[in-house]
Amino acid sequence: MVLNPVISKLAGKLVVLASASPRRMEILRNTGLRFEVVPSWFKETLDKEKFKAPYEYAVETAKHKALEVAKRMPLNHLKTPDVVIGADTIVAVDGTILEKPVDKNDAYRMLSRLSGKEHSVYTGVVIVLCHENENKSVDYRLIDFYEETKVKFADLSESMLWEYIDSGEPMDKAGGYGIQALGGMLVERVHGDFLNVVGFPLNHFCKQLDIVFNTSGLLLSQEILAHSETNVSSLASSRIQQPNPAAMTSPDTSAKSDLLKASCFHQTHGSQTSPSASPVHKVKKNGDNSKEDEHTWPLGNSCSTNPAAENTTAPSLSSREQLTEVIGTQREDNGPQKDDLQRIIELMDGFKASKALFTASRLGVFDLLQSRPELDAAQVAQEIKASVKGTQCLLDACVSLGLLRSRESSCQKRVYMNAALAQGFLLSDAPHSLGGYIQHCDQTVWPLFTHLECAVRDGTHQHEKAFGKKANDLFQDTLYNNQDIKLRFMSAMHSIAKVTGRAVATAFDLSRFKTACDLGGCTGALAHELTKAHPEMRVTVFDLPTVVEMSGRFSPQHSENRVSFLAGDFFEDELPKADLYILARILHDWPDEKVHVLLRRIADSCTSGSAVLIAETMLDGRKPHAALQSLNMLVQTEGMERRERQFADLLCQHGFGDVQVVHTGNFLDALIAFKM
Ligand SMILES: C[S@@+](CC[C@H](N)C(=O)[O-])C[C@H]1O[C@@H](n2cnc3c(N)ncnc32)[C@H](O)[C@@H]1O
Repeated sequence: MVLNPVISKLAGKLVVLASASPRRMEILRNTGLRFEVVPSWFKETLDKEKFKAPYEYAVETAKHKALEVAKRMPLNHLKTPDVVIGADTIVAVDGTILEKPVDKNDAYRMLSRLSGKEHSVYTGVVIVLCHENENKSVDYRLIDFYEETKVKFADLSESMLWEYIDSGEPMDKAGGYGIQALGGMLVERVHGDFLNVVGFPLNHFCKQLDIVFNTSGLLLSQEILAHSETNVSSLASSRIQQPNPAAMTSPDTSAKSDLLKASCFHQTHGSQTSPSASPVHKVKKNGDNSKEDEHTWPLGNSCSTNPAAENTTAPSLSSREQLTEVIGTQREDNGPQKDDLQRIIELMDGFKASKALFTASRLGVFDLLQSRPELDAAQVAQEIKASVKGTQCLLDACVSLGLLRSRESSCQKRVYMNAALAQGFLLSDAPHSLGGYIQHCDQTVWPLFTHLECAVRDGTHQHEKAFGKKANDLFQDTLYNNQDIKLRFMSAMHSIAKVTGRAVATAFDLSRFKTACDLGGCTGALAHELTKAHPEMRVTVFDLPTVVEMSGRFSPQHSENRVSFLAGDFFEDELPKADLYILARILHDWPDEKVHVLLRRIADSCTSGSAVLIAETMLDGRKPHAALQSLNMLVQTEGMERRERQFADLLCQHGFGDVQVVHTGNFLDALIAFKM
């Protein structure tokens, strides 16, 4: 259920969060907003000295993050998002900006500076509205704002400081602390929006959405769309005089107008700003040489909710360079176009990036740098038993992909540590570790993809060519006739099911179903998420005997015992009775003939009111990778990814109706259909 009517305005739109921060994800997810996460590749390297106020730096960084993703997605993901959200949180104390500490000493420096004092936490947020115009290039409109919260730290003793630093918590957090966890113990007082300190000013965000979608902001964006581009600045100027409805009706601290906050800051610092209330920026297509272009970028003459930014000088590139960097496709025929060329090169490089990730994971680089951060290439090489030259190349490639970070040490050596992305997904013991799936991709999917051309010509999987084995039954003849390969496959399924399970388990109100059967439920990861989300539900995992006998290795340690396992073949054996049958990534393994066999058997076991819940990557689910996933099924199985319509047709033939689909914003979409 979505409580905030503004959030519901985004339903059905492809909303993207350009941040890997688990805290931001959680804050946004709690609103009921459905979104995809595409972490930005923008490196936080803007020169802080060039900004008059700390929040300008946060807003500018957020803008670069969001635009980088908005620009990359149509190229790399072959989808244009509707809305991209970028955010950057910084801590400022005595006029100095503190970001994330690079090591323990840096964390100590930051925290001891905060001890006993009040500091400000700023989050700059940029919402990019993407609009594909009739020329098939993309217009971007930007809304930016920031929120400030004041935080007072207690006096911290040395032992307390070091105990906190040794907990590891400071390392990926602005200012070196996380208020929502252990770091909360350091804080005496908070003045303003608490969630802003956690990493995302939700209240202010909703108010901005309200302006854009519900009030005069929508009008403005429509006006801008309707006007020729040379009119943008005059429209912007007239908009500046309009009051901001959110600001007028929200006198509290966290919601006070940007105008007020910006003015205060600038008064203190003796700077002049001209306030503005409109949230909409119009960014123009490249190749348009109209004069207004020159001074509307980045924030200058456009209508910004961050008025101080009107005086912001572009920190690293000239206005014209930034326009070229950020906006759409150049249309003149004067040699290779930068964006097109970049797009092709990125596509050609895709396999190199995957293989670098697979190799670093296989060699244990991320686990090593987690237990021993700040090693140089020679030290890593020694630990992973590899050449120094090769290790150096691999580590630098991982840095360029945003998986590792590096810095120059005091003895002028380049040392490496895990980036947040690696900590979230690449450590073997991370709760959302994708290690199992990465190894499966490297060792099974990769060899199969080298025969993609044959697969496309013949329309069949490529196990025989890749592994020299005939595969009449994908599972029994290839994946399960070797113990190591079987465990690798199970671990791959387990890692994806753990990452996606909660979104699938909570996509629909399943409270009426007391018994469920997860057909092909493998390690039981989804079953456990279902029982966690639905306290009255019992789930039977039904899978082949060879899988069930190994499932114990994957069971969570402290689980209630509402998950049981039953060995059998869903094409041959009697299916257990249940109110709800789950098919998670099952139907994509099989051609329509076999899907009909399975659905007929399920229908025979159902009574009226029973249902089938399907979790798959649906081709029309706005999943950027869905089409590639379909190629994946082509080279690996007899099946394919399908569209919602195809699922509905297949189900209808077996007496299922009232089909509902939820695009979870996660790797898998969910569909439920009821036995009529
Ligand atoms: C692609 S995996 C999906 C696993 C799990 N549902 C998930 O989403 O992670 C397919 C599963 O179907 C199981 N399976 C394949 N053929 C089966 C059969 N004939 N009877 C029962 N289970 C089968 C496999 O063992 C495997 O666990």
